[in-house]
Amino acid sequence: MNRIEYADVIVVGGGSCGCVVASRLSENPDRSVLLLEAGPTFSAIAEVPADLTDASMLPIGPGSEWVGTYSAELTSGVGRTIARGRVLGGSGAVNGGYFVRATPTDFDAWPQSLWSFEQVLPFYLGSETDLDAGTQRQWHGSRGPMPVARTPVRARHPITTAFVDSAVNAGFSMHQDLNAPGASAGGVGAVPLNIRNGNRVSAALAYLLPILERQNLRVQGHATVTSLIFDGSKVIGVEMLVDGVHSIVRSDTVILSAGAVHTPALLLRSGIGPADDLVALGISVEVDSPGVGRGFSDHPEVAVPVVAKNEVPRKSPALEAVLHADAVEIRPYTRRFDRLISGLEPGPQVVGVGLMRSTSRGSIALRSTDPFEAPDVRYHYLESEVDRRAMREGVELARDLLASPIMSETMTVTVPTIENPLAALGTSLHLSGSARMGPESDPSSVLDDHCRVRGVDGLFVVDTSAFPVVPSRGPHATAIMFAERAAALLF
Ligand SMILES: Cc1cc2nc3c(=O)[nH]c(=O)nc-3n(C[C@H](O)[C@H](O)[C@H](O)COP(=O)(O)OP(=O)(O)OC[C@H]3O[C@@H](n4cnc5c(N)ncnc54)[C@H](O)[C@@H]3O)c2cc1C
Repeated sequence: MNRIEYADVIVVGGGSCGCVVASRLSENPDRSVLLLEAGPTFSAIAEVPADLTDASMLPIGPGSEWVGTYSAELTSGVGRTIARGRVLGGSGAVNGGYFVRATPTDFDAWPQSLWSFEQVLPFYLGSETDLDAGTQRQWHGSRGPMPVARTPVRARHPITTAFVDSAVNAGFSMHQDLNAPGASAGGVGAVPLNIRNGNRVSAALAYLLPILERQNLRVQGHATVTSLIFDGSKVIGVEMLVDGVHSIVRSDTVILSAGAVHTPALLLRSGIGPADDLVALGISVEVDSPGVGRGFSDHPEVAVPVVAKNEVPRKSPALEAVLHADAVEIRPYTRRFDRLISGLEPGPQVVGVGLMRSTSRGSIALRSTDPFEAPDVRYHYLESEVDRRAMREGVELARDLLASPIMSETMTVTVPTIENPLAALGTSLHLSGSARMGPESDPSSVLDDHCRVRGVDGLFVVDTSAFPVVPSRGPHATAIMFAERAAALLF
């Protein structure tokens, strides 16, 4: 491949958002777009290996070639190794396939100038083709790249059926469509999935690989962007390592889509971040931006063990239905994690309890200037009493629903006591808000409402780092919507 020295637009990171942005911005044949992805890429849909598309598994286990890992502290004394996608399609290429929208009220925290629910709804619709007949058509797209469907009731895994029956029996309302605004009030419902014929359809498959023949689009794999290059207050390009070789590409427009861990890390390495932290590492300060890496949000999750006496091992999406009750989302996973993720030690089947409006705010900081050393990530989960109470109540509710006699009509389960709740603590892997959009009056906001990095011309962030706060639902559908809307705003 010829070396590229200049592109009109460089997109750093070919994950969920980067694939959408590169696809949309290269629709204009007069604009050259270069997508740089740290992990492997593919040049055709047929090249994507089955373990990336098989939606009954998450290819993130030990030794996976499709992820990068970092060690994180979830709360004081509780460390975990966390995986994120490092491959074309990013985390969306390895995820659970749960593709639900944020609720209308989630957008109250976003800049109302451009990101109210009314303004983003057309971009949710434009990103999807909802394949289910009978759902409320006014809330669904029919021409967008991402397929959305729900597991039909008759095909559900027995644990899904039993859990839904138990929740309805306990008085929760049943929603046919968790993407309809009415569902935001809570209740149990079928999970919208970006899974078609058993295949996980990432943004790489839906947006990027079908348009790779465009002459104005280049995708470079195994290209780790190590730093941004500036001329005064303007970005003029990036430095990268491709297969161990340093090179530079120039551009007047650089869009960071490296994900909510690596985008802030790249900003910090390039001198954009809290000045004291940068100086301590010997990095010269381009912009003193105190919010870079600070104040991110995610969904803590506690795994409630279930002993299913008549477990039915079969291929299913990881989740087919969930219950939203107050601050929590209860997730009856269809299989044990060691059967969803190759290479894990055998463990019990679990029902997850995710805290969807956690007050905890985390931080990402560089350990060194080495671009291959993962940053220090601290979640500060469950530090507030309000979060601990909400989680306790959520776990109690999950246990009550699982112990209900109606569960045993379909599936015989027992619910052992959780001996050590901190051992059961995990994260939903929904990290957002590590380089947030916000008003100029808020010194911790890194971006303006057009995703522009304050203090630098030509530099944008388009990934979940930019979210003001993690939505109270899984973020993947919102990431795709966000990239669609951002691409429309940028040019
Ligand atoms: C295992 C897992 C399961 C999940 N399940 C769900 C789910 O079921 N439903 C849901 O809603 N959400 C889920 N999520 C979250 C969701 O997938 C992510 O929030 C979303 O994909 C993030 O998109 P992004 O574009 O911000 O980042 P990513 O998709 O992570 O993309 C970032 C990309 O940038 C690349 N990159 C990083 N640094 C560099 C660099 N320096 N140079 C070049 N490239 C770089 C990475 O390799 C990666 O491809 C899950 C996440 C994970 C990890």
